[in-house]
Order: sequence, then C-alpha cells, then structure tokens
Amino acid sequence: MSVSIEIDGVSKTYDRPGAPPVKALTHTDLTLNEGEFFSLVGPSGCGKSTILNMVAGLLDSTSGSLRIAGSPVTGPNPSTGIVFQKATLLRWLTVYENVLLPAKVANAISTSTRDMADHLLQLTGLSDFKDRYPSELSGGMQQRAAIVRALVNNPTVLLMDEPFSALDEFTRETLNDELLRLWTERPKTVLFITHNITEAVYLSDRIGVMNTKPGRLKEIVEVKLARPRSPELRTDAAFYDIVRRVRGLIGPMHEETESRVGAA
Ligand SMILES: Nc1ncnc2c1ncn2[C@@H]1O[C@H](COP(=O)(O)OP(=O)(O)OP(=O)(O)O)[C@@H](O)[C@H]1O
Repeated sequence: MSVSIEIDGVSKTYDRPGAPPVKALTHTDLTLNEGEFFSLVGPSGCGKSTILNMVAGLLDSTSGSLRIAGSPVTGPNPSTGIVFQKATLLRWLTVYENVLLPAKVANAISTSTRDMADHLLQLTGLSDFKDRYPSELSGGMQQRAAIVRALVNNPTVLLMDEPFSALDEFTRETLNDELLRLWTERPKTVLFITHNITEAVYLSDRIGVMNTKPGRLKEIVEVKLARPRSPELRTDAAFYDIVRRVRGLIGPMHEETESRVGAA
C-alpha cells in the first residue's frame, strides 16, 4: 500500500501580536495510506483543523514536514479537494457554475470536467437544481454541492473539516452514505474531521484520537468493520464497541463538546 499523506514531527504555534503565543499542536507523526478514510476526533481546540489546514497548504507548520504523495506541501494544491463546515458557495453563481469554479480557476474546464460535474450532481440528487442559486437550496443540498465542487477535479486527497456538523441527524446520515458511495466509486485518501464519534466509526478505516493542552495525537483506533457499510451497522454490537472505545479515549470532556456542537 502506498503512502499518501505524511505528517512528520509537525508542531504548530500561533504567534499573536501583543499576546502570548498559542501552542496548538505538539510534535505529531501521522501517515495516511493511499485510498484510506481517516478521521480525526477530539475535544475542541486539540488542533484538528490546524492539522487539516497544514495538509491543505493553507497554513505553515512551525516545525516538521508534510508531504502528499512524496512531495512537500508548499501551498494549496489542485489535487487536494477541501470541504469545510460551511458550504462557502458563491451566492451569485448557480450550483453548476459553483461546482465548475475550481476547474475554471485552474483553466481546466473540459468536456470530461463537465461530464464529471453532471455525473456527481446526479449521484448526489442535485441534477434538477444545477441552475438554481445557493440561497434556493437547503443546508444539506448546499453541502452536497460543496462536495461535488471538491470532487470535480477528481482530487487524490479529500480534506473535510466537520462537513456535516451543521446538518440535522437524518441529513447527516444520508450524506454519510452518499460520501461513502462517492469514495468507493473513485477511491481517494480522505482526512475527515468530526465531533461525532458514531459518524467517525461509520465512515473510517482508522480514527486518530486527539487530546488537548497541548494538542496531540493520543492514539489511533482501527475500525475493522466490513465494507460496504450500511445504516444497520449503526445498531451492531461490534460498531458500538468501537464507539465506546473512542469515547473512552477522548474522556469526559467530550460529552460537553458534543452537546455544545449539537446545540449549535
Ligand atoms: N489563527 C489562530 N491564532 C491563534 N490561535 C489559534 C488560531 N487558530 C487556532 N488557534 C488555537 O489553536 C488551538 C487549536 O485550534 P484548532 O482550531 O486547530 O482546534 P480544533 O481541534 O479544530 O477545534 P474545534 O474542534 O473547536 O474546531 C486552539 O487553542 C485555538 O484557539
């Protein structure tokens, strides 16, 4: 199995003018294999987004190195797709124009890009909405469009920072299944951040459990559950064993974080 993302001795301290620096992440080593679905969970402020933003090339590390497919991360990379908690669609563009935007910016719109956009819009049930504007879509539909936009260039790496946390439980579970379908159809390495432990277990091959003060990777839990996964899995005893294990590793602080996020 080839290595996809390498995080090697990475730490991050945020310098703040006129205020003490914030040590967000201590020495962290993590390797993701090609095609792996890997989630990061942990209490608020443990450095999950900091790791994702460094892998995305949006943030420099203070020390250590990050590589994707063997090449150092030096900035945003067209072969890395990113989905954030908010869909960040441009409100003056239609859904179709939004999903084609990264290809347009990269000057790479071709028949195959359009075919890919059409295919992904169909897979996510958005075909009939492609000429609508973001404000005409529900939150779940907007997030589907953001996922299609991230996948249109067929990136080798997909980074997702709490992509479903603003959605209701039913929509979240539906999108979990859609995401797994898309990932199975075109395998890619996924780094996924969530506060929802059942979501992490349902989606992932492995889960990195982080701790705070200072932010660090505490343990990696393997999710040895067969694929393809389907909703019944959520009531399976083996599934719940893993959920309990991850919850136990995070500790009681997480209950507070989960309810805060749930209430948001
Ligand atoms: N630009 C910044 N300047 C200063 N401190 C920052 C900055 N960004 C993040 N931090 C701090 O770094 C630490 C890690 O933040 P980060 O957002 O990576 O955590 P997280 O685990 O993703 O949190 P959450 O689950 O709440 O999104 C926190 O203490 C946060 O306050």
